[in-house]
Amino acid sequence: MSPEQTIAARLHLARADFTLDVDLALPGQGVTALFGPSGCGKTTCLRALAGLERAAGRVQVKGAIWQDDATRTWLPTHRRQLGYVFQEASLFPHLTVRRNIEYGQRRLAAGRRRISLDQAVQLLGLATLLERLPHTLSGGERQRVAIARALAASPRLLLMDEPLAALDAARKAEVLPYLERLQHQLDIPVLYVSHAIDEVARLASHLVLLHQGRVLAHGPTAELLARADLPLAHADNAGALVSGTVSHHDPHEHLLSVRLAGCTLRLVSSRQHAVGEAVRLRIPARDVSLARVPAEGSTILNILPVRITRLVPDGAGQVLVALDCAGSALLARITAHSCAALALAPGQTLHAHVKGVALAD
Ligand SMILES: Nc1ncnc2c1ncn2[C@@H]1O[C@H](COP(=O)(O)OP(=O)(O)OP(=O)(O)O)[C@@H](O)[C@H]1O
Repeated sequence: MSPEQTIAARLHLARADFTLDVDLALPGQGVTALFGPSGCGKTTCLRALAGLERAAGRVQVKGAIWQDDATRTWLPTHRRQLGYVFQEASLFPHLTVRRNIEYGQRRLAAGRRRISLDQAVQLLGLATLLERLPHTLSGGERQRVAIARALAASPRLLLMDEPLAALDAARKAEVLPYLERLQHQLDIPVLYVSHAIDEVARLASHLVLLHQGRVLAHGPTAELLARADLPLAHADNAGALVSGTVSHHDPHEHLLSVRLAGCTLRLVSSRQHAVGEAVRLRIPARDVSLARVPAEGSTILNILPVRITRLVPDGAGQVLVALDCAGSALLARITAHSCAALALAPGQTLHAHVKGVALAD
């Protein structure tokens, strides 16, 4: 891909007990998640990209050079065309929603305005809230205003640092669809810091895993989620993300059939679905068990032929099994006892009994 379409950032920043040393080549569209344990440098990385921390290196965002040691280029934050959304909305308390959003446009020359105020308002569903003051809004509404304000500045890159972390589950569920809409309706790449793997699976097409200030792995989200050798797969709620198309929907039984590369999965969904619709599914590792012969007379809806690709110990008494199901990568978490009893080994073909499947979108 040409530099016009990508984001490239080489950043080096040394503190007394922490060093950020990353070389990122990210897609210039969609959501890329920065993921990793507390203290691994996610916020520092965002702040360095924004010019809020002085890191050495080079940052180029879709053709614009924001800093480059080789040419002694350094743009201060206000000259980097970016939007920054924090965990807390930090709106101006004395300004209405409308004035808060307008504030985002204040330094932008009319010629560089690619997102109108109306567009930002409509995208975040704020039309009925424009004359309200921030203290009258719910946490989710405040965060939607903060995102609209960031978008109103027509950024080349949107940086989001745990934008949902301060919200409860219900508020999170309210804001997530707006974040999904942004990436489908705007051509603005988003770099998204999150602790929540389900959020990452839902929003991000690309994933960068950080560990102690360095990139441990990066690539398409589905690929990284299913890699048994990475820490993601060992989290409690680890699971695979698979893409498929709706092949059948029975609205009476609320049963949805989704065709993957070489198999079909069935799951309960109360939503409306059209045949041919593209969907993504999350299959938690703990909801997959393995058997030599397919179970009969079982309540399990999904029994899939799989091949073991890798076995990795997963804490005391457990094993994580990476599986290939005709091109789709799955994970199963089983006991070390069962693994030994079945003498499991890479290359073996088995039947995966999949208990839990959920729509990821
Ligand atoms: N202003 C600062 N001065 C000195 N050290 C800092 C400063 N900000 C962060 N650090 C340290 O730098 C390291 C990386 O911090 P950073 O906030 O980037 O991590 P993070 O991955 O975003 O963590 P979290 O998920 O907990 O927010 C940590 O060791 C942190 O203590």
